[in-house]
Amino acid sequence: MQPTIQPVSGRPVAPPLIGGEIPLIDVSAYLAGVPGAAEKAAAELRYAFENVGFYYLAGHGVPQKLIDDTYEAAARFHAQPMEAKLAVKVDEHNIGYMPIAQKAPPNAAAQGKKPSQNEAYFLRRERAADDPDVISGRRFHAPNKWPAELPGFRETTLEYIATLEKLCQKLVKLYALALDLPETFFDACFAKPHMILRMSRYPQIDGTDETVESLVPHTDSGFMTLLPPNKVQGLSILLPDGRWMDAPGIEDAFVVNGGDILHRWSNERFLSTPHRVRNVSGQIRYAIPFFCDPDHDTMIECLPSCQSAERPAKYPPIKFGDYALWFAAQRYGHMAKVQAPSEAEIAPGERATSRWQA
Ligand SMILES: O=C(O)CCC(=O)C(=O)O
Ligand SMILES: [Fe+2]
Repeated sequence: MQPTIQPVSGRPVAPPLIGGEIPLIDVSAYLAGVPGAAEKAAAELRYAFENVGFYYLAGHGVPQKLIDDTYEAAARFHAQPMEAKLAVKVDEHNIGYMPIAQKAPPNAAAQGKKPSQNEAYFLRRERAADDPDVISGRRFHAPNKWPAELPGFRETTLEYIATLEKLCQKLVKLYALALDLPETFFDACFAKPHMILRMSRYPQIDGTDETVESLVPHTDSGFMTLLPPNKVQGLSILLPDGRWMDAPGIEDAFVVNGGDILHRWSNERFLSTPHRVRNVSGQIRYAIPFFCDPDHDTMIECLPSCQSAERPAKYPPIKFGDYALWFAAQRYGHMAKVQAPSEAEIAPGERATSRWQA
């Protein structure tokens, strides 16, 4: 059944639903500047986030060759000897190589889950050694840790990051419209966004063992996650009615989801939906998710359009950088020892809906 969607302005619209559930939103007309296209895409986006928390993004303009090259770069990185990967081991800025975890995150462990079966390499915005933020040691503002022996790796990954950064800067205008805000509302805090490219390698897992996952059920922490089309399946999302749904690969369409910061900022109006990965495909699976977040100093304070007398703000304001540090410290073993904001500083107010994070 087609959903009824309230228009942002003009006529109601109804996006196609993949698998009967996940909206497919084509932004090509919006990116081409067609009048009315932003409002149409924003209405579809609003439907996606109020009902599912995930959508397929078509018409994004990212060249398939760049996506293919970046997948190949991920495979090349992980094909290196362990010694070369450990030479760029992940640091306290969450940059570098992270081996397969020894321990599951607390919430997943409490559900009897073993550690996620994936290794990952993280890149952030490229920064020079003389960048003032690098010199002052500002958290999450460190230089990337480049592999020594991979010609072309740096060029490809930086082009992928730059291309997705530009795309996200256009998409946030739709997010603003979808939240009944002026189109330019998020522009300043995404002028130089926090960005993470995660290059994950998932070995096969034993599909009969329910305690082992390639990536344990979790919500993403940030504002926006973009997953380019993946030839190897494995991602499932937890629908609001409690069913796990395999997210099919759609040619030319990114899978996009919101994270906990979007959920918090929107006073829980926009969903941050749990998802997981199980690689039972019979082959190694790679993923190259791109996480795009507001800049470090952005105050995440209930959006003006998401509160009312009936629906007061559920969360106290928090600076994005503090939130990101708290999250990393509780999620990642290598960050556990850094001084981070306490649970009490980040914790939602009493009105927040208790939700599950892994
Ligand atoms: O590998 C995938 O398809 C999803 C990865 C993911 O959810 C994540 O890295 O947060
Ligand atoms: Fe995720």
